[in-house]
Amino acid sequence: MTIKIYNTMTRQKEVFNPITPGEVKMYACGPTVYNYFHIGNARTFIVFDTIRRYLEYRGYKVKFIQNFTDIDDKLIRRANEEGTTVKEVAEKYIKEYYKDADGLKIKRATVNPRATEFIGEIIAFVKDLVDKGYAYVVDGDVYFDTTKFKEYGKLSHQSIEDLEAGARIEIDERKRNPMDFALWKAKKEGEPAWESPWGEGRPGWHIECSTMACSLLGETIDIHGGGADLIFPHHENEIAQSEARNGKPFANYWMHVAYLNVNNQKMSKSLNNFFTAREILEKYDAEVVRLFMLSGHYRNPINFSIELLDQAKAALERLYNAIANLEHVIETSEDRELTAEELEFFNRLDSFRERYIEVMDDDFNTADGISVIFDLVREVNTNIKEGSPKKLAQKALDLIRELGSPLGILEKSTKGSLDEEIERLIEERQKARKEKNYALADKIRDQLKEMGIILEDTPQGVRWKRI
Ligand SMILES: Nc1ncnc2c1ncn2[C@@H]1O[C@H](COP(=O)(O)OP(=O)(O)OP(=O)(O)O)[C@@H](O)[C@H]1O
Ligand SMILES: [Zn+2]
Repeated sequence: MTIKIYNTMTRQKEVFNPITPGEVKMYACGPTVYNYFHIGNARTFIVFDTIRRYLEYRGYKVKFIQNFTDIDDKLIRRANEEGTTVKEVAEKYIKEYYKDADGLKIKRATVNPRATEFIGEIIAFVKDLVDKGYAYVVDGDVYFDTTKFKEYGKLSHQSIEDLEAGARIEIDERKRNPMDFALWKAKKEGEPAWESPWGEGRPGWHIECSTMACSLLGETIDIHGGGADLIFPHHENEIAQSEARNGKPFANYWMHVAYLNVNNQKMSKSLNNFFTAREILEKYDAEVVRLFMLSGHYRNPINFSIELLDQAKAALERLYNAIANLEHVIETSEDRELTAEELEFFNRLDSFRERYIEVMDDDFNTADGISVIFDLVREVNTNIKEGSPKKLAQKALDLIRELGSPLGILEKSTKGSLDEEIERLIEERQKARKEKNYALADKIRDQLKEMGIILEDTPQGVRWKRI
């Protein structure tokens, strides 16, 4: 069985063959650190985290790089607005990035390089392009000449003529061709700048990623990705620069995550239609957010709504109830021989893993992977009860947790959060009773019952237990 990846470059699913057997070199474009990230950005980060986790689950050693863009126009504007430096803005939002990413259970990348740590390498890269005739210098700016790279447009499947025709006519006399882009920008008043052969200046955005990917992973990498908005021009430009300089393919598989939308529009800072990851994490557990994000295939857009998050919350609770029930069986049952029927289910459990791997191997279809987990849980609920043998319950429990882990879900102990939720509902019910709101009190009792919890009113107060 092999993993297949949809490659934006060829527009088809291809068998995944890493350059070095057993190892994956993967680069995803990270955040521009001038603000808290929103849950649109979070979708892309969570998807690449899941791909990385799944590749590890399938036995690969993954070197995963996600950069920080810590110098660009937005950071400069922000620093000016706040009366601080670009460096301070970047420091602050990198720290905040880690808080939120950790909060979303996004595993730390192997390296999170910052563009400003690679200025020397970037200058060398640009210099090579100038020396090879792919770039030209105009008054301290350096531009990439897109007409020199014959395959320009191959990722976004557009010819350079189409691109030029479609480009907004911004007359820029400094550029030889409309699609040319800046590799190095001459210093403007009040901007941070570094010494270079072309005078003081700073790097363009695209060259930063090419340089960091190439320096940390090599001239050809396995997987390069980001959100779908990066296909053009960012990744197209990264390819042009890297392949012009190195004369070999830059990345073998290009992966792009579809947008998280709000009312069918891309969630973005500029449209001001966003929720920060932080706001959402105040109300929802990381695993709820991940289950919501991964319930659709990463190449399909998803629409964000609070209702859908609530549905994900209820769905996750169902899974944790099954886990709690299994833990209860393990605690209370004896390790007896399995009946013929139990043995059949014990053996059949492995088929859920096989099915899960089959769907996840097919371009990381997390939507189907999650369905497999729900199918498994449904069968576990009917086949394993109080008194079922310990061995059977343990195998089912281990499997549920195992299949959750590449998705970054079902990793919590049931002792903590679920109990807290129950305690909270019980308190709410007590309050309702005190206020003689018996209808509400009964409703909460029923809700708890649905969660598999029954209440006993004792002289010492309310006690609860799992059914
Ligand atoms: N709505 C979205 N859905 C999915 N991915 C997104 C969305 N918006 C941005 N991304 C991705 O998030 C990652 C971080 O990008 P970056 O920090 O540059 O955000 P951005 O593009 O500036 O966001 P915005 O569009 O809100 O200004 C990129 O891979 C980008 O493609
Ligand atoms: Zn990038």
